[in-house]
Amino acid sequence: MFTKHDAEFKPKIQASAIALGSNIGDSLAILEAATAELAAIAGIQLTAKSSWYITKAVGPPQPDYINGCITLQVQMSPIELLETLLAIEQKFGRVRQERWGPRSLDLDLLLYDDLIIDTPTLQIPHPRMQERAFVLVPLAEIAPGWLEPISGYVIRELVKKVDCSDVHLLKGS
Ligand SMILES: Nc1ncnc2c1ncn2[C@@H]1O[C@H](COP(=O)(O)OP(=O)(O)OP(=O)(O)O)[C@@H](O)[C@H]1O
Ligand SMILES: Nc1nc2c(c(=O)[nH]1)N=C(CO)CN2
Repeated sequence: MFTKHDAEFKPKIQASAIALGSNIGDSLAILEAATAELAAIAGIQLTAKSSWYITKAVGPPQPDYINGCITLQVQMSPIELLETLLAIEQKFGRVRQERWGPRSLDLDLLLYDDLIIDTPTLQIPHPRMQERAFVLVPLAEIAPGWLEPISGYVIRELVKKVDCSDVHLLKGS
């Protein structure tokens, strides 16, 4: 019998938040297509989509990113959701070169209801989301009241703690 805190736990419907990023290729088209692809998967419902933002790369020097966040209702386990995200990254030509290096598509599983999971292959909440303005700004746009279970702060509070000067709304997105 799985408990709620097992990565294989299959819930009825759980809320999840995903961060999207791209800085290689036609990033806007890739991000829109990846969002549509996710929304079309059985067991996944898109519940909100942020604007797109142009963001200065954090980490090794590389092109600016386009970032955004979406929220989903999912009927799959955290592990299945991660595998789904990794499969879509591959489909959009994600070649795993250097960590934090440039990529055509990055899909990060930020939150899964109030779950806290820490295994070698899956950490939820995403371990670096609290320090990332390129995640917190779009997430605050669509889920300001979501409680991040490790810090105990909601997203609208977390975004006030980081420097957002390198995150700019992509007009018309
Ligand atoms: N919450 C999560 N969301 C996405 N990937 C995760 C998560 N937890 C663990 N992983 C694992 O992290 C591995 C490395 O991911 P990736 O290479 O995309 O890191 P990155 O995006 O460059 O850096 P970061 O993890 O800081 O965003 C993935 O293969 C995946 O198995
Ligand atoms: N601005 C920005 N910087 C990054 C990003 C990203 O999505 N946006 N992703 C990274 C690896 O996950 C590393 N650095």
